[in-house]
Amino acid sequence: MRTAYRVETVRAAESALMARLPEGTLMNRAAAGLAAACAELLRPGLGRRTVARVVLLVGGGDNGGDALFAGARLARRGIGVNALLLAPDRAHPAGLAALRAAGGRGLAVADIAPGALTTLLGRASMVVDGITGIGGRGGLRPVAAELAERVTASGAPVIAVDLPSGVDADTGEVRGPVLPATLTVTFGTLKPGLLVDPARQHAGDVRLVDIGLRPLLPVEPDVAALTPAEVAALLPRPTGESDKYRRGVLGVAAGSARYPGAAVLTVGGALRGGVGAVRYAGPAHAAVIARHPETLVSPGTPAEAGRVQAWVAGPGLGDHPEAERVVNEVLAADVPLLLDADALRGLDPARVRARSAPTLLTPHAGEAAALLGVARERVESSRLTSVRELAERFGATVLLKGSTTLVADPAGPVLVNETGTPWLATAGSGDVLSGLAGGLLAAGLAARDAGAVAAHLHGLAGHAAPMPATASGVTDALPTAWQSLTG
Ligand SMILES: NC(=O)C1=CN([C@@H]2O[C@H](COP(=O)(O)OP(=O)(O)OC[C@H]3O[C@@H](n4cnc5c(N)ncnc54)[C@H](O)[C@@H]3O)[C@@H](O)[C@H]2O)[C@@H](O)CC1
Ligand SMILES: Nc1ncnc2c1ncn2[C@@H]1O[C@H](COP(=O)(O)OP(=O)(O)O)[C@@H](O)[C@H]1O
Ligand SMILES: [K+]
Repeated sequence: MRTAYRVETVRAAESALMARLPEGTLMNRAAAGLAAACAELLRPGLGRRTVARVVLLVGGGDNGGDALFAGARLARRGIGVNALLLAPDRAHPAGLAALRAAGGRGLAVADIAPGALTTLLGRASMVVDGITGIGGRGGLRPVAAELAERVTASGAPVIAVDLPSGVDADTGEVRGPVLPATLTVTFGTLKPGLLVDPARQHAGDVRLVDIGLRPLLPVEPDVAALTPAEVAALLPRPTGESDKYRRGVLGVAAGSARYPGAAVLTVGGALRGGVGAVRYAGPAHAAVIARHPETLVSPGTPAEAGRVQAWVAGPGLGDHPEAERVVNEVLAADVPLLLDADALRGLDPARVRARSAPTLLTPHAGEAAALLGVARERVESSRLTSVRELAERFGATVLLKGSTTLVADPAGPVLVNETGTPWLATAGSGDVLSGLAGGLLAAGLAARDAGAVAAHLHGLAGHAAPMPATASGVTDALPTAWQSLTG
């Protein structure tokens, strides 16, 4: 797992580690990793014999200290380093002394004429952003924000120290101006904001520098991403003793006369989720059987459909004459249940909490907003907080779709999917995801694993599908995605 820890936990681990080591060791390790990453990026420029010039943006905390010590290392290699000090009286004294001793310059931003600043930034091979790290609160303050804007306008590549300045490390929220980076060099552990949008979008590539923190961090992270190997290990595989019933049967209650396609797409995803069989119950049975002849179809409601190991309900229920009954029946079923789309409308938390079997809800931001009674923008700007709130409120596993797909249980780490692509934002692709996750539930995966594995495969299929991707194209690419994991 790629793991991320919140600031409070990082600080506690750092204090414990610092107590065992000579003063300055951690910052020295951080600066060494940062300088190495910068030098690597500068190398192609040096090869063309252009003069490498680095500008450091230095805030009043230890994030600025990291930048100054890294700058000193670069200056010792003959690189021209200018540090722009946002708070000269609070700039890390030892860091500034080291930079100056190595031949670099420290300049108070307030003392630089606008024209000189433009020249400095215009000539920079790269800008190192040490304004704020885990100590940053809210969006950048005015002076820092103005500087950040000028840096962005200069077009110089920005290397963020620990985090892009202005993002919230714990939640991935961005509440004001921020300085977007080409590369973020982070120390000791990832922070949630480096994995979750909108902050993640500002981080560029992320490189983790080991400063010896890992053994001091708790076993359970706050946010984590499954690795491809972990996803592969969770994929259901038939054995010699398997038959279609033992592999799991998924029931699908989706689609309507108005939206038969949703049924076809949900079943399509389900058939690629490693189940033995899919039972479809509903008015779109003719469309389903025409497209997926391997499906066991019936025109009635879930209670009339026969035994299954899990249900998926909701996509395209639309004008289904018995939509309410369908949702009531699957809620009452004593098997794992995935609710999506129309089944989420007006869903009563108490009814979900009362279920004895696991429930997986898969809202997009709009559906999540309706369930929480907030604006859609609030969900999109605070995805991590929103998904945790929903999981808590419903006592269920929640997969929040969108630019970063998150899977949360009422307690424990939130899983982030890293394979997504905006090409998945196409009509019906969520139906495919529901079917796929439902198939994995029926095959016996826990709700959290089913959600995370489905999102991972769905993202890979989104990349593998012919461009521009369609929901059917994503469905057809799922076996390729599956095989890319299993070899
Ligand atoms: N504690 C440790 O052991 C280590 C810390 N390290 C570095 O130290 C950083 C944390 O240092 P600090 O706790 O000093 O905090 P930061 O340096 O991240 O931020 C605090 C500074 O930023 C200013 N600031 C806060 N919010 C701002 C905003 N919205 N706009 C403009 N300025 C703002 C504050 O006034 C203060 O000067 C880490 O992110 C990492 O870069 C590393 O050296 C590794 C070791
Ligand atoms: N910007 C984005 N980046 C990555 N994935 C996205 C983005 N926007 C949407 N998606 C994904 O596309 C799918 C769309 O699902 P959904 O909103 O339910 O659409 P539909 O109801 O048409 O099927 C989800 O898997 C979601 O995570
Ligand atoms: K920073």
